[in-house]
Amino acid sequence: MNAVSTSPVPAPPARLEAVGVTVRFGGLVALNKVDLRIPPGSMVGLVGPNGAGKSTLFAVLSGLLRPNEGRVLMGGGDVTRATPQARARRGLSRTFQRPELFSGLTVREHLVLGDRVRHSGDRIWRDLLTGGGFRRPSKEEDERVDRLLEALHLGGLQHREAAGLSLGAGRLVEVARALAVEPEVLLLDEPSSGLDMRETEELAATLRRVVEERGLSLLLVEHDVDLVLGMCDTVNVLDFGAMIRSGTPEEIRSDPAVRAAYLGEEPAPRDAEAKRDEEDA
Ligand SMILES: Nc1ncnc2c1ncn2[C@@H]1O[C@H](COP(=O)(O)OP(=O)(O)OP(=O)(O)O)[C@@H](O)[C@H]1O
Repeated sequence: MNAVSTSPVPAPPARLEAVGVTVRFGGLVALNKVDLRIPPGSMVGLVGPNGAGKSTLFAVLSGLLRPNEGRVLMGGGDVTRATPQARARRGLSRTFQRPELFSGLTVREHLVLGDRVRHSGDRIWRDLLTGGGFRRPSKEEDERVDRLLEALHLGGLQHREAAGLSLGAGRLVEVARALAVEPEVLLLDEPSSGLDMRETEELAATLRRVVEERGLSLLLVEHDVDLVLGMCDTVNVLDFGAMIRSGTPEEIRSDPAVRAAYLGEEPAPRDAEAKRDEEDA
């Protein structure tokens, strides 16, 4: 009888991964041997209280900060020493906490620029530097931008200048521009900051739809824990530079330490009772 191999099928490499990342600022350990995986087609959340190390990890993943120890991988390849531009060429895109839009350009023009970063490479800079200005978009560029405007429900604002947009609309434009680069993995830095509840819900619904339609992976770094628990497949919790929990929203929600520390809840009744018994004893 032939032996049947039962070796498990290896998991596909993560789109983006931090392995054993340590960052020190002088004597302060901002990140201590932190691991984080963003698998293909998944929505991953990163939460933690102020000063936990979220922005530092975001900077390490996006290439703005080199870790003292550990590695950053994209699709299994080591990009620890790669610049943000080199990571962008490998499929990484990001948004900023405060939308970084060009005030004189319309919404549509922002998306054309993003599209050109992806499809025209250096040409975009040559046009700007040699006074070529903003070339008329080609038919293909227009079609790709139309699809994106439709996906993010931004068609009604396409001819408005970025300067006059509300914060909520500005954030959507930033997300749309980041998507115009056709990334494999998108890092979102506090996307709900400054938005009201309705705008946050709309943004969450849009992100969910776009992830499903485009099959991209997403990392959401957020103060709004409910938003992260409501939309992500996996949630990672940082505390004082250590990754204390990674799991599904249900696992994170029901973890007593996480609940007590991050969701602002009292310890579970069972724990509270045990504590009272201890005090009585
Ligand atoms: N450039 C720096 N130099 C020195 N210390 C820094 C620097 N950047 C961050 N830190 C420190 O590193 C720790 C982690 O900071 P970080 O900004 O990554 O946390 P965070 O979770 O993003 O916080 P917040 O939610 O308030 O933005 C903090 O103690 C912070 O003061």
